[in-house]
Amino acid sequence: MSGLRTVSASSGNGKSYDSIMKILLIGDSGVGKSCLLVRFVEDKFNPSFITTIGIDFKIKTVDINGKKVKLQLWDTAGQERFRTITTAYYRGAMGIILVYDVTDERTFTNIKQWFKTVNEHANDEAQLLLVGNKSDMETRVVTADQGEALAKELGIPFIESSAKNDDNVNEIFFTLAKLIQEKIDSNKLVGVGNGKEGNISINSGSGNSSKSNCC
Ligand SMILES: Nc1nc2c(ncn2[C@@H]2O[C@H](COP(=O)(O)OP(=O)(O)OP(=O)(O)O)[C@@H](O)[C@H]2O)c(=O)[nH]1
Repeated sequence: MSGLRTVSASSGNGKSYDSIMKILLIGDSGVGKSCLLVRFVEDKFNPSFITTIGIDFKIKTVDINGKKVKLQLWDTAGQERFRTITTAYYRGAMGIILVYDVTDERTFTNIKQWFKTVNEHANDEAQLLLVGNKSDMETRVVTADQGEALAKELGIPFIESSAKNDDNVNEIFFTLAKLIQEKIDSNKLVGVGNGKEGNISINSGSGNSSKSNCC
């Protein structure tokens, strides 16, 4: 098992932080991964659907248990044709958010496949979190109980959210970051990025809001 490394450093722009966490969002196309990220980082919601091409990222620095933590948030394309590109990013992730759409049963049943891919490509110690998004929709077909049951079966925590109504969005990222921090504190997680020690391969700063950041 390759280790994940935390970095205590000063970023290039002079702002210091205690550690960096690389977090990945995965799940079928259209479940709302980009919207969750945009809601969390920019507090905005766009009702139109612009599918992600390849991979995109945003940065947000938060306070976790009194520590300044820089969250590197990677938004992967859900479309099958980008799967080879996106799975390449699993390895260095400290946290992975598996997202489904509560109004689309297929995205829910596909979570088991996403979970299998995570087990094949991600670090064993990566912290996972299951998210049922679009809880604002009356046309829901997947109940919260079904989400809970699946999360229990997979052995991971579960949150329902709405990027549209800003419901539980902060909870997703803070819950995950706190769980990652617990693993860091107990020395289970010792790494970051692409396996390169102390080396972050992206620009620090506000991140790119473009949806066409194909690598
Ligand atoms: N009602 C409602 N619609 C949402 C919510 N989140 C996202 N959407 C809509 O769902 C559609 C898809 O959202 P995206 O965030 O682009 O989906 P994605 O998972 O990033 O899709 P890919 O980039 O193709 O993987 C858009 O039309 C969003 O406006 C939500 O919480 N509630």
